[in-house]
Amino acid sequence: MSNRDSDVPASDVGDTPERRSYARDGVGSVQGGIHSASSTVRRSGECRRESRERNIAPDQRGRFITLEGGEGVGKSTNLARVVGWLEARGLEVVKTREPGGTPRAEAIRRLLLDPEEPEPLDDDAELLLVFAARAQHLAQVIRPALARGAWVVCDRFTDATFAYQGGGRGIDSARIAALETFVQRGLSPDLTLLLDMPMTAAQRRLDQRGERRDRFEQERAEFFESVRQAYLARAASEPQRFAVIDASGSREVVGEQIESVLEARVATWQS
Ligand SMILES: Nc1ncnc2c1ncn2[C@@H]1O[C@H](COP(=O)(O)OP(=O)(O)O)[C@@H](O)[C@H]1O
Ligand SMILES: Cc1cn([C@H]2C[C@H](O)[C@@H](COP(=O)(O)OP(=O)(O)O)O2)c(=O)[nH]c1=O
Repeated sequence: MSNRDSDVPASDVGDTPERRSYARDGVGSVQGGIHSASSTVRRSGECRRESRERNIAPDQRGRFITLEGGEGVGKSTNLARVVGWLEARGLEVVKTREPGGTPRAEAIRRLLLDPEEPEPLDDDAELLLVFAARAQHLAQVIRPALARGAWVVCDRFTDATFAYQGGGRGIDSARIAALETFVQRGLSPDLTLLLDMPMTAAQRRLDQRGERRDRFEQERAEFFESVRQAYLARAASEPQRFAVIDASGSREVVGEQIESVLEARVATWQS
């Protein structure tokens, strides 16, 4: 994702269609532009009702797919490909991102990414802000979408917290896991595509992208190496959920790898 939404209004963000759609709606947006912020962001009563309706038949429930990886590995690029692949199969898809995905969560995102604020951000405060944004996103966008049978495709989720706040900042993973349980109440992604490549090569892509770097993107090389290793360790510990994609190839080669994972996983879910 881009860094420049750290300090400008969400409505001014974005140079690619996928970036613009997060910014335009300020929420997870349904591809095709049918749902606006007003139709996607729910009142709390409505959310309560929908959460009661969550026990729908397994074959009717929406699936939750996340894309993960370090900076510049191609998450935004491939998110569009995943969404296109699902839509071509007639599925309703909600495309969204973290931190963010609703107007209030996007406001928290700006607090987290702002590279100009001179006051240091305490590591624990950073962790809590990430989960505050996630609680809002789950309540307003993710849970309602899954409940009505839509598929949710999200650019980063809690694995990013284990990688960045855990691996990068050094926060004990047990503390992160406690917040995960508190906020997610058992909900976790059905499939996580981890885009992996050496950080030096990903940094070159970011240099070519030529945007101002956000608070995380300004970190040192060791930070990104720790993030990468934490992601790989999580993938190794949950091989059923994760698919690790070699993200160093061309756009076409990476996209084809992702589509073959989708073919295999979606076939299992629908059988
Ligand atoms: N497979 C690839 N090969 C070369 N460049 C790529 C590839 N995938 C994405 N890019 C480019 O690299 C930059 C970072 O990609 P992006 O999708 O924004 O990554 P992320 O969302 O993970 O930060 C963009 O300029 C994008 O066009
Ligand atoms: C979701 C999440 C993101 N982050 C960080 C990672 C990213 O540097 C930043 C913004 O995410 P994003 O815009 O997706 O990054 P990218 O530059 O790779 O496209 O937020 C965390 O530290 N913890 C989290 O839980």
